[in-house]
Amino acid sequence: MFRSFSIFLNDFLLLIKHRLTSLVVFTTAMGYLIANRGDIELFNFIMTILGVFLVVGSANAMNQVFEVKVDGMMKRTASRPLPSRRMQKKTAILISILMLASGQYILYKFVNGISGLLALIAFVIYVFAYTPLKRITPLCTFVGAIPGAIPPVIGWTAVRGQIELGAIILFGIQFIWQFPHFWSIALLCKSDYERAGFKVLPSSDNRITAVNLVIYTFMLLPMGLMPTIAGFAGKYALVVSIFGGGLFFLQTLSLFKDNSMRSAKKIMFIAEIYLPLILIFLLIDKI
Ligand code: HEM
Ligand SMILES: CC(C)=CCC/C(C)=C/CC/C(C)=C/COP(=O)(O)OP(=O)(O)O
Repeated sequence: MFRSFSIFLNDFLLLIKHRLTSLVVFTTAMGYLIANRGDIELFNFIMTILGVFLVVGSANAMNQVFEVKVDGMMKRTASRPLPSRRMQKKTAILISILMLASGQYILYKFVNGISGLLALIAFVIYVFAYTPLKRITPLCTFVGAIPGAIPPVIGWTAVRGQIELGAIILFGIQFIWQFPHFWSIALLCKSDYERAGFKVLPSSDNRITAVNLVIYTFMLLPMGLMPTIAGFAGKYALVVSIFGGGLFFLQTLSLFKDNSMRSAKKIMFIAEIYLPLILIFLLIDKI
């Protein structure tokens, strides 16, 4: 009994992609805290986190419902609960619907309408646009980066009730960050993606992908300065964005030169550090 519960729990966590969901929810929390003025309204904060967690988990579960066959074709995803048949499709659909409905209820009832609406828009774009586009065009990453960058905006609107310049800047940083984050992973799993018929890289030529990476990390440099220019961050975030962004950019240049998986791995690693770090320093600057 306990064993089957722990297997179900583990499968549930895989279904909602708990690690990705955790970072997404973290960016919402940071958006909230960076936008907040004065004392934190704890109940509103917790409801925001819970509501976003539920909607993001739901989106990830529905994404896996639509991708059972292709997930089964990739090494990286073959052991997920649906392709490995440990969970039935209808269970996953039920989990996704319950999470979406409860997340939406919480956001509309306890947070505000705009935050609920943004979460719903992100859900729809991720599940109904990005997911099918992955097999059609490399532009899918651009589409997927929209819902990926909405979570900090939800944090902002939860506390301020409207989309302001700060929210747009956080959206911009997270939007651009996703390209090196994802394309470095996609380079490392290239044969997997090709086997499943996914067209997620800008080109099958690694050199062209590297050029795209150089361009996006270069754009991250001015974007990272925006919070300071807009006046809601100070010198700490500025230093992190210049040094972190610079390192990021130089690493993509290395990838362009050596076309090695070691360089791609380094980009993936820098991406994992860069986003949490810049958000934390934006908050430190505020305090
Ligand atoms: C276009 C948008 C995005 C794409 C295509 C994408 C794709 C991916 C893929 C394929 C992985 C799996 C790597 C693996 O299995 O080792 C991954 C991992 C991850 N992503 Fe993203 N991602 C995107 C946006 C985001 C966003 C917005 C966040 C958070 C703010 C995020 C956070 C993470 C985290 C934390 C992991 C590690 C998860 C783990 O190890 O299980 N990603 N991403
Ligand atoms: C509020 C709300 C719903 C926000 C959406 C947040 C969200 C799910 C962001 C992730 C963006 C994304 C494109 C991930 C990759 O999925 P993938 O299908 O390429 O990953 P996989 O290959 O591991 O399945």
